[in-house]
Amino acid sequence: MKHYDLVILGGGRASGLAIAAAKEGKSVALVERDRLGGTCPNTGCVPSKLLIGYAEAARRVREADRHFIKATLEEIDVARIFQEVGDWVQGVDPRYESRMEGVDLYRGHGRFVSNKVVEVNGEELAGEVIVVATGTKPRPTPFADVWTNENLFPLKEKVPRSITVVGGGFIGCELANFFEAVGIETRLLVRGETLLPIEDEDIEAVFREEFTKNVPTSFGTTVAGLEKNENGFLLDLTGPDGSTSRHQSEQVLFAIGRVPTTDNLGIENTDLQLDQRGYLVVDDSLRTNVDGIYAAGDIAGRYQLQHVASYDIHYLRQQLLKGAEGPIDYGAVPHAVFTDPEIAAVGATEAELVEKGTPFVKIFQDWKASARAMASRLDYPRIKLLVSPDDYSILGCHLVGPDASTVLHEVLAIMRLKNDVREMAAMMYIHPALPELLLDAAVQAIKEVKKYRRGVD
Ligand SMILES: Cc1cc2nc3c(=O)[nH]c(=O)nc-3n(C[C@H](O)[C@H](O)[C@H](O)COP(=O)(O)OP(=O)(O)OC[C@H]3O[C@@H](n4cnc5c(N)ncnc54)[C@H](O)[C@@H]3O)c2cc1C
Ligand SMILES: NC(=O)c1ccc[n+]([C@@H]2O[C@H](COP(=O)([O-])OP(=O)(O)OC[C@H]3O[C@@H](n4cnc5c(N)ncnc54)[C@H](O)[C@@H]3O)[C@@H](O)[C@H]2O)c1
Repeated sequence: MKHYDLVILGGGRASGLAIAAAKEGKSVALVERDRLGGTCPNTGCVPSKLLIGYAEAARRVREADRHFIKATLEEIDVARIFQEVGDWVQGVDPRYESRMEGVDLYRGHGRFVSNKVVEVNGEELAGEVIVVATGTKPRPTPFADVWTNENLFPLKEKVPRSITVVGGGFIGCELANFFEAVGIETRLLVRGETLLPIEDEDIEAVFREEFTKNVPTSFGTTVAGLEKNENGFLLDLTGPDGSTSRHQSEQVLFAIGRVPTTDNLGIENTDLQLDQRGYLVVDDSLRTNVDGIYAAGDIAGRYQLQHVASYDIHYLRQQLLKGAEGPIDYGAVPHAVFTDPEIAAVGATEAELVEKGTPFVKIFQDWKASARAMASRLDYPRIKLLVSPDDYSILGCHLVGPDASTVLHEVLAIMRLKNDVREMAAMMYIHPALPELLLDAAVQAIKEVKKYRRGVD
């Protein structure tokens, strides 16, 4: 048996911890059964965002008439797009491996054989500290041979003429948006009546109206059956009123959520505790219930976001390598959906505040305080700002419109440094840059707080 200071299961975000620990002189084993880098650069964030660039370019041409420009889109070389993005993905694993100096890399499936020992390819590795970072994987699909993000990327298969995307969450919306934009006949199937279940209701309503102008979407629809034929797939669909229909499509992509990768991890050989959904239970220092075993990233069951997984790993670097102490402080965790339109959000939704009985004032308005926003000639962009009338702190900020994820960063900085909407109103803005939309919303929110307080007094 080999003994290590640190054994890491899963070479996604946690590969950074392995490299850092080796640089600090620790003996480190990293166990990865698939591609180093994990979901984000191989089958997740990065390839799906590289695709968005092509979608945006295609839409700019198609929508040029909004600015009184006559433009014709002649051809999109989607095969070239697939190849470029696919080639980038193929390079991920070697790039990560080249950084593994001083790390013992084990390529294979890792399993606990006890609280302190992991087995890989028949070899046993004992770890003083063990970090589990095995991530999530697509929820198993009810049908064989369909795409999920895992077999879609690295985009090696031929470009389909048509595609059906199942699931109206992050992945379904982002990928359906790309396929439609580059001219693949696309249909999105959603079993509920809304898209993006975690978004604020008002923002989702704006999003749904705009998104479905481009992407044909069937709500209240489920796939009752699926048959493979010479033209791809024949789907039996059940509609909202129980009606049935058939739909032919060359490819089908399922994006119906993700499940924890704790199966076949040998959990039964340990005292590790899983929650009801199968995620590892951790405390506010990412410690599991077993001394010396930590969990980080998706597998810790709190968020499924790259920036949270990276934050976890940074935290563990400080704790395990630099002797830092204290709980992890996520502060306000933001997210964005890279679609057309784009959404970015941080903090609570209005419905969450109502449910908790938290007092708030709200601003829900367009972006026209910014001349740069007006220049886009789009009417739909909106901001919802939710502010505490007690201390002017920002409770939530939700944006739908171009570059929403970039604009939101000012709000993130304010919330992190001194969470007070008056700071957002007091700072100087470049005129007439897009973030000026935040200045106007902040000024309006301060007025609402004053009104609220007069009402209470
Ligand atoms: C299509 C898609 C798009 C996304 N886009 C975004 C985005 O735009 N922004 C964002 O913030 N997040 C996005 N995410 C989420 C993001 O990818 C994840 O939150 C992040 O990758 C989690 O990192 P992780 O290290 O916890 O897990 P992972 O990156 O999944 O890494 C886990 C690793 O563990 C390995 N592994 C699992 N079990 C074992 C085992 N038993 N033995 C050995 N190795 C094992 C796996 O092979 C994998 O390499 C997206 C996800 C998907 C699927
Ligand atoms: N931009 C980003 O940050 C980004 C992008 C992609 C993914 N992600 C992360 O990855 C996670 C997974 O993405 P996702 O889109 O797979 O999950 P999701 O949870 O966002 O959405 C899944 C959708 O599928 C539906 N669904 C579930 N089971 C179904 C079934 N049997 N039939 C039809 N519909 C069904 C759900 O109602 C939901 O609308 C996200 O929650 C997110 O955290 C983030």
